Amino acid sequence: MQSGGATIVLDGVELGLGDFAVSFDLDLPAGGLTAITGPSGAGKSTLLSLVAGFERPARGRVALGGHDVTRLGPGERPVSMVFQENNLFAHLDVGTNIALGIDPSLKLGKADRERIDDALARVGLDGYARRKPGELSGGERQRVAIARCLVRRRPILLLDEPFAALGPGLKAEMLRLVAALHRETGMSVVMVTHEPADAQAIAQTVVFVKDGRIVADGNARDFFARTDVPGLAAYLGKNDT
Ligand SMILES: Nc1ncnc2c1ncn2[C@@H]1O[C@H](COP(=O)(O)OP(=O)(O)OP(=O)(O)O)[C@@H](O)[C@H]1O
Repeated sequence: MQSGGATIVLDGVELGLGDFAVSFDLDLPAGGLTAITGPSGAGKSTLLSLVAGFERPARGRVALGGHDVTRLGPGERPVSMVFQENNLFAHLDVGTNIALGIDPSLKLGKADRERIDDALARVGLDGYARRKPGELSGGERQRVAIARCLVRRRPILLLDEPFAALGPGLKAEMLRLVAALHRETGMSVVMVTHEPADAQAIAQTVVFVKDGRIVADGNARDFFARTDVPGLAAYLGKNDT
């Protein structure tokens, strides 16, 4: 599998969305595993969209792997992304859904087909290529979405609450898969999650977003015990701010 990630920099990035405005400065190293967390409506998904290119900043600069990508669309950025759901085309089988990650016109050679089979095997879905998404469980569909990211071989993997709809046991298994793929590929992984336990389970770094800003970041191991992060205690349901 590919090795190596890419740095992720948001430099004075600002964007207004109706009544809501975000203002982000972020500098993540290549090959890190970062959890983005914070209250509902804080701007976590917007942050990922700015990295992925689904949103463009009104001001500031987005740089990935040292290249300014501020004006580039999602397909031109070194990024692939998994959403909470609806990652797959329902009328296409699993193999075709993954193949779209390699070539949208589906002109595939033998090596491409091997890549698809390898990716399916790696996410534990050997032999599922002919199934339709409707014939899979929620967890299996997310595995397919991850397999599609693997065949794209982009250095940055963004995950927007990808396992929120899964039960606890399955979610833990999927988190382990993400951690293993991160180790194997060296990709930069950024995952939005509401769950402190998920962040602690696999992330190296936690970034805490509140009211459209990054109010703190730090080591995942002790992040949720910190008392110096504005809004963290309230977010965790503890008594004080
Ligand atoms: N296209 C848009 N137009 C107007 N407002 C928007 C748009 N997209 C997002 N917002 C608003 O921006 C704010 C931040 O949204 P965002 O989805 O980034 O938050 P979030 O932290 O990911 O929330 P959640 O945890 O609930 O998913 C919200 O108040 C949302 O309603």
